[in-house]
Amino acid sequence: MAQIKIDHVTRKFGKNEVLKDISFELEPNKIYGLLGRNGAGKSTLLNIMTTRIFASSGKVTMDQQSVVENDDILADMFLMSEVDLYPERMRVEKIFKQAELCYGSFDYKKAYKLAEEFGVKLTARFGGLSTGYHSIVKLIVALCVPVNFVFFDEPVLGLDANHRELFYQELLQSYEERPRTFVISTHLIEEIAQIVEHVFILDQGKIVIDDETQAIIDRSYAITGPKKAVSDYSVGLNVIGHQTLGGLRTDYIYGDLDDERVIPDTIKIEHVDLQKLFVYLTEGSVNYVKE
Ligand SMILES: Nc1ncnc2c1ncn2[C@@H]1O[C@H](COP(=O)(O)OP(=O)(O)OP(=O)(O)O)[C@@H](O)[C@H]1O
Repeated sequence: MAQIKIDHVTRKFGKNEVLKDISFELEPNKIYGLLGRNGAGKSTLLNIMTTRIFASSGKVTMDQQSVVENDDILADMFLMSEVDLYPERMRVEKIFKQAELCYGSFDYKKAYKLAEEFGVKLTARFGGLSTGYHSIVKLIVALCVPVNFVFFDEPVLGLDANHRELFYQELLQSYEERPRTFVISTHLIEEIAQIVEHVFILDQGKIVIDDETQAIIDRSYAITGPKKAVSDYSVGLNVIGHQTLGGLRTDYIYGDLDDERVIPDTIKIEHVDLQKLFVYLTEGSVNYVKE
């Protein structure tokens, strides 16, 4: 089973070093979440993995072979991105046909079923569809091409809540029917938290988290109680943020607690959800667009 390796990838745009020596691996048949604030470099990373652009240094390989100029490998990957690559006048059914020509086969049965469920007319011209429907057509193609690695860059852009829900259901069903690797880059963390098995958090050009979703939640804590008691308890722990409300304080911790430490009765310890952890971990790291 194929595995993708991102090996010390750096990417600069002029003097702006967007990705800084990034390394991680994608295993077969797993659903990944790729999270990061605006401008963190998620699209850049996905574009490098699928050779739409190239790394300044480092490499991406599939089973030890570089992805660059390797048609066999590229035929096994699909990137659904915000960019609309289809001509305005192209009809939806022609888009499906084109995907079949590019990838050698296409799951028409599933595509027609999805088109019906989402309410897409096969004869509609791409340019005549709304923003949400542009995303839907691209999602249908992504789920119906015969590849083992599907990358979604902001897959639910413009989709209403019902259509987002339907997409998540269909993604999981498609995964059950034919397990493969999905990487979902999104800002809607709460919505994908239940779907992704493994999470990468990209911050300031580095991967700051690369772990199984459950393991991340297991290591994320909110310690709440009277200010002094909380501050005393948290000394030496990895506090990634805090909140105060009147005399109460909450410290957010990412990492192991000290089992030896006595927990005062006045303190409550709970796990934190992925979104909250993300907010605190990446707080203050806005990536300004460089002139
Ligand atoms: N072609 C380019 N030329 C110059 N700078 C670029 C180019 N593409 C991306 N960048 C810069 O690289 C940084 C990362 O952009 P990227 O689109 O990868 O971020 P992102 O995490 O996908 O952001 P968002 O969540 O806002 O879509 C930004 O500072 C952006 O301005």
